[in-house]
Amino acid sequence: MARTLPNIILTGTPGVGKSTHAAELAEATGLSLLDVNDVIKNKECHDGFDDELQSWIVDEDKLMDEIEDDIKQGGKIIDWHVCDIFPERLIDLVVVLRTDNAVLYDRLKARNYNDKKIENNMDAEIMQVILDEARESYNENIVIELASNTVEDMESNVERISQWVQNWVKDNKDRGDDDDE
Ligand SMILES: Nc1ncnc2c1ncn2[C@@H]1O[C@H](COP(=O)(O)OP(=O)(O)O)[C@@H](O)[C@H]1O
Repeated sequence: MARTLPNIILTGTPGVGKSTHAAELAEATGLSLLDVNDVIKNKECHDGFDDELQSWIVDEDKLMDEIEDDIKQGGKIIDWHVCDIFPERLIDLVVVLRTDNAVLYDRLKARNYNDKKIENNMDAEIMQVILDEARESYNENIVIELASNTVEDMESNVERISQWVQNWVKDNKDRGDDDDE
């Protein structure tokens, strides 16, 4: 069944602003939030907690079993730092948020992450690991990179993505109408 609303992945290194953007975007567009971290915890899609890395050891198969039907319905904002496990056919836009080093460091420090976790995440951001994963996993036309350093960045990102959602809905409706003729 064709989706009438698009699915958007909001991804990027922890601390870049995914969940903040996701909440604002949900409010602006009416799309629903799919907070993958919540699903992992609440539905126990993990094999325990890695104390050293201070993160869940995710069971990706179980996670996909939990969320795939939801994503198939469309209209989801998927917030997670991993972007390459979702089937390409279900995803319409991949937004990779990026944050300058000094700003990201302060945000991670404010979260009381330990030094190792801060270092891992800073390295990942500097090496643009998630951007590369997104570009390898999806058609380059649907992957966009947006700066998330300031509140103004966030506001303009949310406005831009909301506009994209409106256009997507209109284009899909026009296509559906053409098919009906
Ligand atoms: N563009 C931004 N401008 C200012 N502060 C931001 C921005 N994006 C995120 N933040 C702040 O940084 C912290 C981490 O944001 P969060 O959305 O939780 O990141 P993520 O979901 O990517 O881990 C929060 O305190 C949030 O308010």
